[in-house]
Amino acid sequence: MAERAARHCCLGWDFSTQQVKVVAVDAELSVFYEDSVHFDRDLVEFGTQGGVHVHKDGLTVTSPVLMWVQQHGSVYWKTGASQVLTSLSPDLPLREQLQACFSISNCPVWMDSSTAAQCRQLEAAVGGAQALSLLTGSRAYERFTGNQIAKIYQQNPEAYSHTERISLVSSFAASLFLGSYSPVDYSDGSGMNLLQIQDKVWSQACLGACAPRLEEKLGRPVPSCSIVGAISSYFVQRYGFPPECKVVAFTGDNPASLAGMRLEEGDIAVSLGTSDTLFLWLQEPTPALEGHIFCNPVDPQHYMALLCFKNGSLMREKIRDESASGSWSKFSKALQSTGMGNSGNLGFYFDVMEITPEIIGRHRFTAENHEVSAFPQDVEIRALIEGQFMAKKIHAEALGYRVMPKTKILATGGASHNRDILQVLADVFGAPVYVIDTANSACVGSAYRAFHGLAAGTDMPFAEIVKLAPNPRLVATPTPGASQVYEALLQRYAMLEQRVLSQTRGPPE
Ligand SMILES: Nc1ncnc2c1ncn2[C@@H]1O[C@H](COP(=O)(O)OP(=O)(O)O)[C@@H](O)[C@H]1O
Ligand SMILES: O=C(CO)[C@@H](O)[C@H](O)COP(=O)(O)O
Repeated sequence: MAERAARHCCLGWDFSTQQVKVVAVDAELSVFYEDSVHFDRDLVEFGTQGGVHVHKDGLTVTSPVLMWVQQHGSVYWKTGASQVLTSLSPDLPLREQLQACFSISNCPVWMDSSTAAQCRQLEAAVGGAQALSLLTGSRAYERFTGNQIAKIYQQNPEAYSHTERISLVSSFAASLFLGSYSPVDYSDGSGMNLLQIQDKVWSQACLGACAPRLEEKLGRPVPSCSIVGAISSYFVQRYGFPPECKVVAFTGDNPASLAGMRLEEGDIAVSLGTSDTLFLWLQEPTPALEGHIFCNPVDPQHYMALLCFKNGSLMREKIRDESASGSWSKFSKALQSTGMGNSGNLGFYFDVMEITPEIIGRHRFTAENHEVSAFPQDVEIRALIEGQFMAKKIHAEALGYRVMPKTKILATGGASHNRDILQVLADVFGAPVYVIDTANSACVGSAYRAFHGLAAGTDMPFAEIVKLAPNPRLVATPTPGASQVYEALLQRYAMLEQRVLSQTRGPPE
């Protein structure tokens, strides 16, 4: 116990959709402790499913602020909350003391798609979608915080006017550890449609289009490796944190995963968590109408590209329950018993409105491109997984990404435990798939970033900080013949995606 107490370490936290996770990493970069609190299972009193509440309109998705949630969520601190935060009593739990501190108790999270009107208003205010993308790295996205704030301001102006501070989930969590408001970091701040990603300042045009007096409620953004302060006396007295412990700015889960996986140029990271996300390291920003460009969390001169797919693990779980009696091992057997290319059968599975592309519903096609309403169970499972990965390859290529001979795919997130799923990933992309020792790359990356933040004054590059970290492990290589099978199938998938998209949107006006 005494030895554990003396161990110099950094904690990495991941406030994700379904749970809060933590890892402790020592000075040799070994992970020596992991834990989590699962919202549905461990905090049943909040009544969440998959960590969230989906409202009747099917578009609004929130989480109780007192439980807590996920990045691109936003927290609305009520006037006077700062006072409470700085004078917390170590004898009482946070939940009890903070319950009156929020002007909004059910906060929009990243799955929310209810702000289409605010998105159109923001794009119009800055000269269109492309102009907004050039400025902030993304066209207007429903889940991004600027649009969420605009909706709160329009629908609940009283709550907005009683808000003294708006945090992202990342800066909110850091604020709890600090005992005062933490600034937003550049990288998570890039997911708001409010930050000018090249100049790293709030865009006055975007702030003005979303809500009045917003700049003062957001505070100034800071570099991701900034030390934002010392741990609050609440955590020292109640939980025994050493008083000299520092808090490094918190960031989003994907920027943190980029750090955790030590991504190199040319590699692609695939996170298979609640959401499926792809991300790449970029030297130069190349904003487009699809996907996002974020400030890089470990190198202030560089950027990262990100694509987010909403129908990830929860969709896989549904098909597992319907077609594999709720068992991942039966799900895997179905992948093993069906061949690459699924005899030409191909499917789209979007039970909730997808982000990339904006499609909802299930659509299944035979080898002759006839739409059918069902597939046999094994075919259904392969169609889901092949479809999910084909979509990722097609949309990554639309962002300019190309698989090269030295490309590594780095997989993380809950579904990266499943080798059969990763085999399909290797086959569809035609590249080897690697994993790091823990699927919790966002947590590990947060701890690595903390070491980087502590050394930041020394100008030490991130790569130098993490050079002792274990190398990723090879788990799947492409099956011979895979590229021939998927070359043709990818073209059909792209063509059918366009067909489904035009059916969903209706004919052009
Ligand atoms: N063996 C498995 N095969 C496929 N998916 C899995 C497996 N084990 C866990 N998962 C998926 O991992 C998901 C959780 O991933 P995780 O990265 O922990 O999510 P988050 O960080 O968003 O809370 C679960 O919803 C589950 O569907
Ligand atoms: O919205 C995004 C990325 O833009 C998602 O990546 C969310 O951040 C969800 O993360 P997980 O809970 O799936 O880790």
